[in-house]
Amino acid sequence: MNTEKAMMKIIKDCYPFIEKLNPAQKAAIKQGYLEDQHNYILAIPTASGKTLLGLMAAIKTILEGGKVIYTVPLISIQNEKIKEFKKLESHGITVGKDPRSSDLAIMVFESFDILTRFSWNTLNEIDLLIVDEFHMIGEYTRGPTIECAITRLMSLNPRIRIIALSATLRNLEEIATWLNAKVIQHDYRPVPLYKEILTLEMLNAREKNEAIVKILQEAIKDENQILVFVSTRRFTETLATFVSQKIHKNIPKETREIFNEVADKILEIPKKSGSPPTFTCLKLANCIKEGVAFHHAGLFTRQREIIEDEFRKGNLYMITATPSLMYGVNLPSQTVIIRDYIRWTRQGPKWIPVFDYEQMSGRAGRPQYDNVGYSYLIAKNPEEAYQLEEYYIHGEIEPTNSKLIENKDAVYHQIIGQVAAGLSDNPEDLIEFFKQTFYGHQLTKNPNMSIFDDNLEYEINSSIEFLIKNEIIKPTPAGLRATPFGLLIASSNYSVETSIKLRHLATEMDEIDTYKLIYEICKTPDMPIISFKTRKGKDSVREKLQEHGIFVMDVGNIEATAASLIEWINERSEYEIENLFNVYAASTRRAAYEASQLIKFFKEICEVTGVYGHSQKLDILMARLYYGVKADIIPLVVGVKRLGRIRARRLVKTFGYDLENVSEDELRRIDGIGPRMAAAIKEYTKRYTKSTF
Ligand SMILES: Nc1ncnc2c1ncn2[C@@H]1O[C@H](COP(=O)(O)OP(=O)(O)OP(=O)(O)O)[C@@H](O)[C@H]1O
Repeated sequence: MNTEKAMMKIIKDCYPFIEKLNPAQKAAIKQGYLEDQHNYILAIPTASGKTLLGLMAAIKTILEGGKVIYTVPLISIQNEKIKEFKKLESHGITVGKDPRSSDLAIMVFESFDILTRFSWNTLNEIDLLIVDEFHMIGEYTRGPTIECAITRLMSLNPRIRIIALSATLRNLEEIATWLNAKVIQHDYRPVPLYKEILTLEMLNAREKNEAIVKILQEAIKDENQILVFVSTRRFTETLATFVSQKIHKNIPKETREIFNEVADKILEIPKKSGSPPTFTCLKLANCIKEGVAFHHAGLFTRQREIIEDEFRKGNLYMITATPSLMYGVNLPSQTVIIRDYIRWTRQGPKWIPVFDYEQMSGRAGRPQYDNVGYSYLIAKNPEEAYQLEEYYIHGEIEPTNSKLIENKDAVYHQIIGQVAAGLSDNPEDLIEFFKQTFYGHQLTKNPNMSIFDDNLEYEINSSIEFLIKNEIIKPTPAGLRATPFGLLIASSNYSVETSIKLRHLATEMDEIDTYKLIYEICKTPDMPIISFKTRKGKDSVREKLQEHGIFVMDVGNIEATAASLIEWINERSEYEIENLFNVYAASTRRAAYEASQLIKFFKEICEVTGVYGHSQKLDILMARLYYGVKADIIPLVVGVKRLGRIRARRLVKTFGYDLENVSEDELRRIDGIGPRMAAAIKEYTKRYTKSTF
């Protein structure tokens, strides 16, 4: 059987619900993208089956003895694709994150970028690269990463075929020329989309939130759901609360039972981690009892998954979300409302790009359920309705431009990467590399941008100067080389600004002051913050910092994060932290984890900078942040997997530090310790004498 037939057989087996290919998929196959070895950009609307097209090419390549990398912008998409593609393993295709041990490796952009800099042997084994959400090449943070990784790939290994899966782009031909790719563009959507502008008058509403309630009441009658995009986390919560109060009365009994079950699942999460629910959890559960959920990055990951799964099952009426939901999470809804189309930028309030509007609207219409999808904007009056209609319905999406030169840190990282990898060792080589990027292509090929040509040289030369001045790269008789500090930065994803701040700290700090170091870490741009919910709580943050000799004038989210982490390593729960400082404490664990990784990076910087003597204190601080514990129970939480800080503290409070003579029966009397955990603790005590504490 030829590989195309064998591939189709595998697809049929893994996707039994797909009876026939849709028009976009047929057009792609008809154009021969499976046969020839050319690069391709497949530009098809959201949720219209691009993944399947990528997968078909991947399977065919693997059946022909090749290896494939499938690269995605976000870890959440990576996890989703690995879960979806795992079923291929029943056909002997290994799927995983590591290209060395997988026929089909799913990697995030950053990991793929590092692969192109340091792992050429692995790269040489690859035959096909699939770039999912390729339109993000125009995005400020991740765009330069994938743009430069592809540039390196095309120069290091032009044999590797590239298939880019993209939303529809305005300047597709320009990008295709850079990528040396053929274009398959199709406007097929599995569910036709009606994009409309409604006015408050039409809905007989005084303001937008009231209009949203009316649209929802209609949707409930038709057993449909609504997804509402707003611009901030707080707006998702205030809108969800407002709507849930308005529809409280007209929820049938059996529906309310379903909502209550979903609310219980949400409250189960903090319970499992042994801490009472945070205010945000309680607020979320109360909204869900009325069928309305809010969704934003400040929630626990597990909470977001529950909301997404239950919405897909039809067990929620409505989700209010920030645009982060737009990327990657496959969560369509029959109706999408984009309530906030104004974003606050440094230049003041601006209408969101048409491209973003298209991405959010594209979520309307569920392939398996709806025969039509609706996307609404709500205008205050007919004049605004006319403007919105002109701009969004009849307007064109913006061209996708490279953000490489705008993102200074990306330029630094790429220069360091090129020099560290030995790919460029002089300014001319580096300028040539940047000319090969999409930015360079736009500069040279676009007549009205050629005036910026010397701008590129200026940018690269000034960046090289900056990196030499900061001893990240250095000139040698053999050309530019990365210093040990530069090599450290090149293999990390941390920004150059963070690296320089931490090196300055390493050389300035005589003694390690745990709390001051936490505050310094929180001030670095790579540290995710724990944000205030409202302006309240500032005094308690200021007092907490003062307790540890940190005196600040302005108290912002950075200070709130430092105070929260100080509480965290003193074994406070997210609930206590949230109430003490009035912050979104659900992100405490993630912030604590990232802080522990930054301390690890700081320790490495100390070593390459020749600052010794802090290792043990830094190891202790890393563990305290990672586990959320005081120093005395670090050996216990590290030594007994999954014991956790709550149960470890209970053990020590009950039996003291010496557990050697405590029997398994006595251990099992501790709340939360069953036979397996008791055995694991005994196993651990055999390995450790009491002197460890
Ligand atoms: N021919 C088809 N018939 C029915 N369902 C399909 C078909 N092709 C793909 N699907 C399903 O439609 C859903 C959306 O497909 P897919 O995720 O590939 O779209 P996409 O264009 O990659 O979306 P996104 O832009 O969000 O990445 C998936 O559940 C997929 O399995």
